[in-house]
Amino acid sequence: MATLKDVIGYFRPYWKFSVFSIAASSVYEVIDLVVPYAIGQILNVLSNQPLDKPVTGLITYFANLTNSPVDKPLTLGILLGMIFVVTVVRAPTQPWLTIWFHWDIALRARRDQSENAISKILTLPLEYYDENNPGRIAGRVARGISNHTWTYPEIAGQMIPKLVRVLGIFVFILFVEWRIAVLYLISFVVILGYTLKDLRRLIWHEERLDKYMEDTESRTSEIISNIKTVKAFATEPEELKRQKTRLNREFRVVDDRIHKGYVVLSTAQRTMIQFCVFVVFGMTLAATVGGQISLGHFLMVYTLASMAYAELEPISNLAEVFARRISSMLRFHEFLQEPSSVDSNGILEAPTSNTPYSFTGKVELCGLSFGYEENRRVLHDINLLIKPYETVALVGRSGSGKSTLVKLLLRYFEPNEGKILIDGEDIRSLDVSKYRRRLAIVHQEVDVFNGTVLDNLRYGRPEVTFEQVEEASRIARLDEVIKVLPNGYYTVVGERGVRLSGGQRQRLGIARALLVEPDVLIFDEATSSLDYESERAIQLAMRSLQGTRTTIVIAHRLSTVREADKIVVLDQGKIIEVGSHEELLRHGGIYHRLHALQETGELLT
Ligand SMILES: Nc1ncnc2c1ncn2[C@@H]1O[C@H](COP(=O)(O)OP(=O)(O)OP(=O)(O)O)[C@@H](O)[C@H]1O
Repeated sequence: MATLKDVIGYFRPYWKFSVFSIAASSVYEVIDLVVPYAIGQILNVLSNQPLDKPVTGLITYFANLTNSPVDKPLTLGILLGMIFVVTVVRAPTQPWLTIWFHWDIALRARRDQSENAISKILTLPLEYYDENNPGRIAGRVARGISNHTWTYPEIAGQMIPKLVRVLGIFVFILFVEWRIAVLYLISFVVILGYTLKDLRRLIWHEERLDKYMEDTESRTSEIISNIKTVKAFATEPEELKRQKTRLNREFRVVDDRIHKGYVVLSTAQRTMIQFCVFVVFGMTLAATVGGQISLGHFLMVYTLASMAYAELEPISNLAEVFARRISSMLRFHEFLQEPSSVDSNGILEAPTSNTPYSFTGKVELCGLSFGYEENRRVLHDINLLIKPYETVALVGRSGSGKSTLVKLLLRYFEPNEGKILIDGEDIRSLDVSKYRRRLAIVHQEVDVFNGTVLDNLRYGRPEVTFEQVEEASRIARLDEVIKVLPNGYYTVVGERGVRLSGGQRQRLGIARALLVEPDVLIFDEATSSLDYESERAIQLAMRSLQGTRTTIVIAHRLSTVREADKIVVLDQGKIIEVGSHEELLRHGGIYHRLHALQETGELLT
């Protein structure tokens, strides 16, 4: 659970500048009060009433210093001088010592926290992305960061200094007429107390709204990414209806609860404030008529009290804005507090290129058991030896655990029991980044980043030469694709570029994987969504790689794995058959049945 401490901690690296700029802003707010005070004293001079002791002392000091008599022109000159200093002289310094610092801190913190958010995105475990879609994550991060950025200058530059100003006014009035000061203080505590109590209730609704908004954003993001399915099933009306229901639910909370709540709060505040201003006016007038305070003090107290009550509304407005934003700020911190994956230690540090790992590609799975959930194992006691340069195929029914096995090999998850050895070393004892750099995987869906084909090919190893790129493209049969692209290797693909077909992306994925020269190359259903021609091209690419490195192929189409050195058949998380294509056919087990089904469409029992 994130707390207010986390929100404040967001700005911790800049606390010294923060204290300085808040103090500077507060001083500016307080010295402003000199103006009504000096005007009050000028009124006393003009109406021949006595001046306050500190002012008389100051005038006598200046008279002695300049050898001049204590008279009206000198007194007025000094009072005018005071007003000049706190208005005209302060003007050019104020923005630099306050606004500049407040925004500088907010913007620096935004940069740092955006970096933290990106680091978190890069280190979160894969299952987090199974549960939270990009829209939800992006919305939470963007709202959290922008709300922190906007809130800091308001709180540090306005709210705190304004509260100090209110305190300063209290001290000023206390010197003149303590009863008015006490009334002023009590009314402040009452009004602010009422505001804060009401805000607690509104924050609760704000939190609810924030969750509703995340749900809506999450679905919108899903609609965008699954737009083809939406269109194909013609479910636009249902999607619109569902989102409308969600938007109406948001609207009810924001309009009925939150917005109305703020208007009710504002009504109560205004009424209380105006009532208090009126009472202070009456009391000050009575004190002046009764001769307890001078005409100048009457003017000063009334002006100061009006200034103070005028501050109450902006202060509570700022508190309201803070209340509106706090829940998204807390949710941002909750995101940052999400546990990173077990293997993320040091994963963000640049690899030490002088000592990269190098393996022969011998992989041993020893007594491996694993379950995503505590009490449901999806792999049971897997024992398998993959020799260097061997091509091993993993086949089996859907859900039999093939991809899970590969996820364990890539160290996305830790096994519950057993271990994986590479060249005899437990992969858990290796540096995870350096280890993963020796593996490469080609998924069914190859991710393409916005950029040129060349950028995408060099993604895993930017330093490869153009000749190496061409060689890898030739092996992956990508060169045929490059020839027909408008700008060859420099064709922009991805977000705003040319769309690549599934088969073309596969070839790009294979070439990209080859360019990192992995010791273990994995194909995770790389051909299952392809047409015959593309599949054939990729099979040829795979064949030309056979024997050059350890290769693990997951495939549903058995035609892809026929030539593998070893075929491993998984069923319900267990290895049930191992052998070459011919051996397994002779064995007459599950592989034989699957093969018959694919070749002839005949379901053997
Ligand atoms: N992230 C996950 N969280 C929980 N269970 C999962 C997760 N991923 C897979 N599973 C479960 O683990 C089991 C094995 O899944 P896995 O994806 O390894 O099978 P597979 O043989 O690769 O299947 P397919 O051929 O359909 O891709 C399945 O029962 C699946 O429901």
